[in-house]
Amino acid sequence: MTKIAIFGVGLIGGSLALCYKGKPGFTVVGHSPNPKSVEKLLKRNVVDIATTNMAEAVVDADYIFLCVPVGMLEDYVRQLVELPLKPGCIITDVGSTKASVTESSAKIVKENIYFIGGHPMAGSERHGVEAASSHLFENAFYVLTPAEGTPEAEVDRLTELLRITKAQIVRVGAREHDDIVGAISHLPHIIAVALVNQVRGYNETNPLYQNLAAGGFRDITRIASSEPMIWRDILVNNREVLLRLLKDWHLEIAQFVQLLEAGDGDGIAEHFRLAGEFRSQLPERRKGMITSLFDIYVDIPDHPGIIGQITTLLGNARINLSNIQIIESREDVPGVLRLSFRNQEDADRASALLGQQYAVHV
Ligand SMILES: NC(=O)c1ccc[n+]([C@@H]2O[C@H](COP(=O)([O-])OP(=O)(O)OC[C@H]3O[C@@H](n4cnc5c(N)ncnc54)[C@H](O)[C@@H]3O)[C@@H](O)[C@H]2O)c1
Ligand SMILES: O=C(O)C(=O)C[C@]1(C(=O)O)C=C[C@@H](O)C=C1
Repeated sequence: MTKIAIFGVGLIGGSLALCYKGKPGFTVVGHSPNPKSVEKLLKRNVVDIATTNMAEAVVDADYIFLCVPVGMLEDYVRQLVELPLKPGCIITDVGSTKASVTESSAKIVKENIYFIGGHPMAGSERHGVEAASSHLFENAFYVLTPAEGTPEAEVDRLTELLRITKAQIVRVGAREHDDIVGAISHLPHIIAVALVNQVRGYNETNPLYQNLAAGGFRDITRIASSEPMIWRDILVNNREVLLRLLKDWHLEIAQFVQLLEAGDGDGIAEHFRLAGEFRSQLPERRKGMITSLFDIYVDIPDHPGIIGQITTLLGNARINLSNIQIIESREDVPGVLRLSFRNQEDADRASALLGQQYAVHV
């Protein structure tokens, strides 16, 4: 039996738990310091065992996943290595920054215990176990940042385990990770929040701002609704990289100021052209980039016309579908359809409607 202990069973920890829970040969233990959360985990059937006791959670664990806010990771590693861990146990994390935890843990871990940093490039602005899904990591990149000297065999062992998430595992240096993810994830979160707060200020004097905010504003600001405590820790932890990136951001904005002052329409069009060209070359949409995350999954038999039937059912009930994707469809197995909606209410209504005829998972 492979035992997986998860500390912090929220969006990411809960999604990992759901990937392994119920799979033959796996036992999943969830830890929370809060007895109410432990009760909730058991009630929602996300883990096999749940406990508030750290030592109990890690007894005989082969893998420990730390899925708590970034600011707590080092402290957790310090506490864990003082406990009687199973020899060969791999401790990994899912934090959105990698340099500090990878470097500090390399110094903390004891003989025959390994730390390998990890970061699934998938998530959403939602948080908590209620938002968890066993499909979250499908097709997403999952970055591993092993410190120098980590035995290859242990990295391979963790990579094998993570294959069950259906993510694509990649190895990146921890500092390189923080530079890149700073630019493509952390900086965009700052920009989204700053933009929303700018408009929030205008809206105080004229509520039409809020009322007229349409697709463009929504598209660029979805991530401004992310969990404040999670993002406080990420931004503070990666502050050196972010301060450098924000200087570059000022330069980008300054170019627009100049173009506007000069009334340089051609220059502005050229900025849009260059950006559009680069954006169109982004790899095929992966989970972490999908903008609408109110997803449901429907098991579908492989026969012609089935997708038409489902979209007709939704259309007749006036439920707006924002994206549809066939995840798997082979002759010998039923396919899975991912349906994405712009809000939770639509996803819930679709779930109830389609659940009358098909197996629906959320
Ligand atoms: N949200 C994303 O899109 C995303 C994506 C990839 C990685 N991450 C990383 O995953 C980790 C978890 O984020 P999440 O989005 O799942 O957040 P979440 O809020 O859904 O889950 C956080 C978990 O940590 C627990 N926790 C919070 N404070 C705690 C405390 N003081 N003591 C003990 N437990 C505490 C919460 O109870 C919860 O179970 C973070 O390190 C984050 O950087 C997030
Ligand atoms: O899609 C989102 O809502 C996310 O914020 C996911 C996202 C990202 O910025 O891409 C956020 C944080 C993670 O560490 C990884 C992925």
